Amino acid sequence: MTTLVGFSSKYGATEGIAERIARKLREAGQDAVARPVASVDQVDEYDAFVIGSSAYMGSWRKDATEFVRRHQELITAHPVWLFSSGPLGTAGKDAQGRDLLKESEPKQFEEFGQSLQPRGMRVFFGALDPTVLGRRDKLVRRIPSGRELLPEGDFRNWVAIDEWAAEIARELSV
Ligand SMILES: Cc1cc2nc3c(=O)[nH]c(=O)nc-3n(C[C@H](O)[C@H](O)[C@H](O)COP(=O)(O)O)c2cc1C
Repeated sequence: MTTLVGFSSKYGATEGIAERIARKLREAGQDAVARPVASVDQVDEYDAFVIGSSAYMGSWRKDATEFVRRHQELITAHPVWLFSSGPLGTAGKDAQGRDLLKESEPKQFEEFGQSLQPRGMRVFFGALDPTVLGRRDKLVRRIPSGRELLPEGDFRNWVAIDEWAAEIARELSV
């Protein structure tokens, strides 16, 4: 039984999360590989799916969304989990006092929550290195409050990620 941890990552933060989940699954005795969704063509080689993308402007990246839609029938025939990497900073709440992880759910969680009936959907804090951003992303950080909403740093919560991977490994082993 092989689990695909399929990801879409623009600057590497989500790739790091996907690699970590795959490693934790392997350490727990599962066969698991992390691959960019764009490079996966033999979807029927896998028996379980953990699919994740970073969020930009409230949305998953296009290749992750299209991958799930394209392979929906096959994916739903197997155990599936979804994750998103996004919110930056150390605050657990946004300016209005709302749970930041909940507020950062990409719009695809609503669609895929219905269509895939995943066993779990999680948002993890992400990472941002302003020196590697493309021109348009740099411009977004220049708009008023852009820098405040998108602070520089690596906020990935490895404890939360490891715990989630351990939960998935437990479910896969029963
Ligand atoms: C221009 C821009 C827009 C972003 N928009 C969002 C967003 O809407 N929601 C969110 O949670 N994170 C947002 N982020 C943060 C990224 O999702 C975060 O940095 C993520 O970890 C990047 O992962 P990647 O390197 O795998 O692409 C944004 C970042 C940038 C630079």
